[in-house]
This record gives sequence, C-alpha cells and structure tokens, in this order.
Amino acid sequence: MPRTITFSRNVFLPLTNVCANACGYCSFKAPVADGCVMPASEVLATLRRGAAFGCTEALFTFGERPENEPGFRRYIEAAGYPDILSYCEAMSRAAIDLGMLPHTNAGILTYEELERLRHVNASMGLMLETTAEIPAHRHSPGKDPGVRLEMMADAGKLKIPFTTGLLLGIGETAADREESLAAIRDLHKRYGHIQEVIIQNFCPKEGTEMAGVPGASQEVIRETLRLAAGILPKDVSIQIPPNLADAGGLLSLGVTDLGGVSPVTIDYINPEHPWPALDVLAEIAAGYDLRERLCIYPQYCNPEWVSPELLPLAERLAKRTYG
Ligand SMILES: O=c1nc2n(C[C@H](O)[C@H](O)[C@H](O)CO)c3cc(O)ccc3cc-2c(=O)[nH]1
Ligand SMILES: C[C@H]1O[C@@H](n2cnc3c(N)ncnc32)[C@H](O)[C@@H]1O
Ligand code: MET
Ligand code: SF4
Repeated sequence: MPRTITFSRNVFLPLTNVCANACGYCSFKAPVADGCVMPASEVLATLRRGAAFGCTEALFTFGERPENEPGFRRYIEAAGYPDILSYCEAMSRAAIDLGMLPHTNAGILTYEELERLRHVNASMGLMLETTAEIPAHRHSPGKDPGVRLEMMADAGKLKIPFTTGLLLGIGETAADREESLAAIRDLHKRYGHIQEVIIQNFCPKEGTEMAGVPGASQEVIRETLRLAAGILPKDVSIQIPPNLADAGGLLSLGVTDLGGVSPVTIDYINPEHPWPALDVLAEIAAGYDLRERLCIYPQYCNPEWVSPELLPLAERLAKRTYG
C-alpha cells in the first residue's frame, strides 16, 4: 500500500499587507496607502470562485497588528470595520456561509483575540520561524521566539487545531533548527493541538534586506526533514510547500503533506512561485496515495476542538473528505 500524502484546496486572502513588523526576508509587507485593505467585494468574489472550484479552506493570512501603523485605522474604518480582526471575523463568516472552513494566520494575537477568532475558524496558524534571535528579526518584535511560543501555548489552552513551522535559511544554525523542532514537540506534548509543521525554505526577494542571501539549500531542507521525522510525534503531519522546494524529491523523507494549494489564487507571500496545477501535484506525488484533506485534520473534527458555529460544516465536509 503506498503511503498517503495530503493537500488542502484553498483560496488565499491577504486582507492587508500592512504590518507592524519588518522582517528582513519579507516582500509581502507594504506601506499604508490606498488599496492596503482588500475590499470586501474582492474577498467575496474570491470566496465565491473558490467555492465553485471545490475549495474547502479560506486561508486568511495578513500583516501583524496593522493598527499600530500610523494611518491604517482610516482605511479599515472606511471598509466598515473597527479593526482588522473584526474584518477577518466577518469574512470568516462569509466563507462559512459559502461552505468553506476558515484558517487564519494573522501573526501574534492575544489570548482574547484568539478566543474571538476561534468561534469562526476551524484551525489557525503561526510559523514559529526559529527559536534563534536573528538579525532578520531585529525590527520585528512579534518574531521574538518567546512571544511566538506563548501564543502557540495560548492556542493550545483554547483547543485550537494549530499549524506552525520553521523558516529555513534565515540566519539560524542546525542546532537552532533542532531546538525549534523540540520546542514544537514540547508544546504538542502539553496541549495536543499541533496538527502540522511546515518546513518552509526562505526564498530571497528583490528589494529586501536579504535579497543577496541564497535560499536554504536542498541539503539543509533534507537534513531538517530528517530531524523533524525523528523529533516530532507521529500524529503531527510534516508539510513541505510544493511550489518552493523540489517537493517530489523530498517526499521519501517522512513528508506527509503538501499544504495549501489553490486553483484560484496565487501565493501572495511567494508570488514568483506559482502553485502546481492539481495534475502536476499528482505527478509530484507519483507513487504515493495523494488525497485531499481539510484545514482541520480528522482527529480534531469534534466538539472538543470545533466551535458550535462551525461544527455542522466541519462534520459535513469531514464525512465527504475523510470518509
Ligand atoms: O497556518 C499557516 N499556513 C500557512 N500556509 C498555508 C498552508 O499551506 C495551509 O493553508 C495550511 O496547511 C492549512 O491547511 C502558507 C501557504 C503559503 O503558500 C505560504 C505560506 C504559508 C504559511 C502559512 C503559515 O504561516 N501558517
Ligand atoms: C506566512 C509565512 O511566510 C513565510 N515567509 C515570509 N517571507 C518569506 C520568504 N521570503 N520566503 C519564504 N517564506 C517566507 C514566513 O514563514 C511567514 O511566517
Ligand atoms: N505576518 C504574519 C507572520 O509573519 C503572517 C503572514 S507573513 C506574510 O506571522
Ligand atoms: S513575514 Fe509577516 S510579520 Fe514579517 S514583515 Fe512579512 S508580513 Fe510582517
């Protein structure tokens, strides 16, 4: 029997590019300016297209704490919401109404903010990136490893099915990668909420501080996947983005998932790397049993982990997807 490899069919909704951090590797962040909030009409149109293409996940990923950037309030208020979290809540409800499960990565949120979003999100995410203190994060208070681990613990206390991961090649050492994976394992041992760990390679972006730094080598990716397979508990999925690395050559190293893939939207964080079409994905996973999954893994599709507002949809989709 070939081993199963999963992926999620999603639409990517970058509600805003405005961000209070300034990571040395990021080209997603943009200044406060006209158009810095994705209009609701565009969100709704994208959601509708996603629904038509059979997408089950609405991935809301955006800049962290945009309200801390001078002038942002005016734009979010003009869109009809007091803050980005209220906007995300409303758009999550719209996704649910169209039959898609919301998954949000908004950067750092407080316990109370996580609790608010939990009502309308099937799962949430935050990349740990690394437990190391690195120059690329010196203008990003939200990338302090202590702050990130604390938010992930809060998500555990709130029983939110959670996605995290490592960003490779941003100035961390091999020992840092091992420490980062061990920290994720410890969180999961305590709370049981880590459903998947993304092993993502940094891709240099023109115009950023790290433009001249080469991306993580295939050898570093392979070494980290071996470490992950050894350190992470077996019930935690190991994800590799199929548009960033030579995923096909890495699957044999314990990879179990190819992450979110969209037939509708681009990867707004790595726009120069298009998603493979679904038939190309099948080629990447040749020799494996490629299957679609939801943003919430089957072991979490129950009232302990899913809010009452989402449970009927989650159960209906789970029945169809997981059998
Ligand atoms: O929960 C997350 N999902 C991230 N995803 C989404 C992920 O692939 C899936 O949506 C999740 O596995 C949930 O199904 C990304 C997708 C990209 O194209 C690029 C970057 C990311 C980064 C994250 C992330 O930081 N957190
Ligand atoms: C949403 C996630 O996207 C990742 N991210 C941000 N910038 C880059 C880049 N240049 N290359 C690859 N991944 C990146 C970070 O890990 C962040 O947490
Ligand atoms: N800003 C958030 C973070 O880095 C999520 C998106 S990154 C483009 O954690
Ligand atoms: S990676 Fe996320 S936190 Fe860092 S600057 Fe980009 S949008 Fe902001």
